[in-house]
Amino acid sequence: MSVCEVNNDRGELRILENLDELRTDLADYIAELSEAAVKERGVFAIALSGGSLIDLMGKLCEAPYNKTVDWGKWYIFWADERVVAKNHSDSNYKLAKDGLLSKVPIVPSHVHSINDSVSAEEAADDYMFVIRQLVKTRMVSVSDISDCPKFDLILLGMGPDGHIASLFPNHSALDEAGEWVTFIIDSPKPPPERITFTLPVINSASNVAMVVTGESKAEAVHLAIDNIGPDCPSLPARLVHPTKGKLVWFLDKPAALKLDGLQFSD
Ligand SMILES: O=C1O[C@H](COP(=O)(O)O)[C@@H](O)[C@H](O)[C@H]1O
Repeated sequence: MSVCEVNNDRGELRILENLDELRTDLADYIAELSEAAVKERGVFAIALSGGSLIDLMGKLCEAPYNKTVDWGKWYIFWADERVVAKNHSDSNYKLAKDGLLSKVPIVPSHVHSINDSVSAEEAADDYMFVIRQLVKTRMVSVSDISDCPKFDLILLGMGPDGHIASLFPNHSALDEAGEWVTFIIDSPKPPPERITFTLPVINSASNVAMVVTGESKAEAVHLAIDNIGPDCPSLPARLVHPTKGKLVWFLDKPAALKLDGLQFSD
């Protein structure tokens, strides 16, 4: 199905012929990880992002996935969230609720969205507290090499500037190593106030999927994946490197256009 599958030190690259094939491959991948986690741990702890990702996950609401996935075992989190009301059009929670969560039988108490009635700083602290409680009860695993939560799957998009979650190029939040969740009030992409998982949490996950489509992201994909030597800019996406987990890139052909050594026939 994929045009090309490559394994290198930047993870597994799956380059799909078109968006329809990417949606199917992504749904299969998530359904398989859900089944494996439920078999092993009894639950599936998954962190979503916002942006184009939710639409690309859309096949999960259709047959066979809507019937075969064990939705009751899912615990849902957000790798990043904008500090706006939950019913605001900028809310990553609203995007996921409208596009996915309201269409499948998720248990409402398993949906862990941020507190939208406090400041960005308080929302980050509050979210970390919520995750800490779920780590204590092992609904979320814990990394054996750090005290970080170990999500079964973290799904990330990437902006044309190489940002992931709400970790932007050259932002001090990239250096946050002591907290699981941090906040920013100066996002270069609106809205300005956001909370985000930190790199140690992202890199502690069992599985991280980078889901990136469209030609506007081709240059950032090249910079994030190819071996471009010592002057390589510190692109946030390049810093995703699960320590003991598995990284998979889902790309369509336009996003993969500038990758070294790949040639597609029409
Ligand atoms: O602002 C954000 O942008 C990124 C990328 O979004 P995309 O629409 O270019 O896929 C997204 O992953 C993140 O969750 C969101 O807050």
